Amino acid sequence: MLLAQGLACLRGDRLLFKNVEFELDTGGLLYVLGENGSGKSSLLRMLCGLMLPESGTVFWDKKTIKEEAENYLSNLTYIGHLNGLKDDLTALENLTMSARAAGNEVSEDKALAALAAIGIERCANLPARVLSQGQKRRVTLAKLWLAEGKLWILDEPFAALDIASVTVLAAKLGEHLSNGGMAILTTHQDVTIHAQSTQTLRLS
Ligand SMILES: Nc1ncnc2c1ncn2[C@@H]1O[C@H](COP(=O)(O)OP(=O)(O)OP(=O)(O)O)[C@@H](O)[C@H]1O
Repeated sequence: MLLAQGLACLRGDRLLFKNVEFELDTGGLLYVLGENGSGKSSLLRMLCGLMLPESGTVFWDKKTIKEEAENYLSNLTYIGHLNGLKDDLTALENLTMSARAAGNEVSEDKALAALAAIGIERCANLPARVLSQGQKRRVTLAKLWLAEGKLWILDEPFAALDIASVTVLAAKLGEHLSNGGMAILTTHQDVTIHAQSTQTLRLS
């Protein structure tokens, strides 16, 4: 279970948000919404332990994410709003490398199957630099098909995707949640994802 208590975020001299609280359990989906610059990405980075809150605490299974770092990180898949692909590596190499960096040694066949799941297998051997924005996003998102942990934190996962890919990703999220996973995501799009429980947190 993920619990956020009293989170506040200061960027420069601007207090972006304060008193942010929520609890997310098995099968739960949390949408973080708000206008550009309201602090959605900052909150997601905070939940991943990549940024310290001005005040407040994030708990995983009743311990702080600092105390539980190893267990927490093994359960966490974070996809930021930037794709973070290496331009000179192929789509397949990028995917296998990022899985390896997350401690998940995947075979080439498994990585190819993940690329196929999001319809990008024909780009597997192309360098990332020649891919379109939507193709790059799909290569990055393919890591969800290899992820083993419970919690997915996704910053604008649907951005740049075509309609078919939005449908595939929404279905994958629904499957993850029905298998006992949890997800937190930001989006500016209206996408239906099936979840046992859905919450919305609006930053203003
Ligand atoms: N390192 C930084 N130093 C100072 N201000 C920053 C820093 N990083 C982000 N900000 C500011 O914090 C605010 C919130 O940024 P953030 O990326 O969290 O917003 P967001 O809600 O995700 O926006 P968007 O919908 O445009 O992606 C913005 O005004 C941004 O300029």
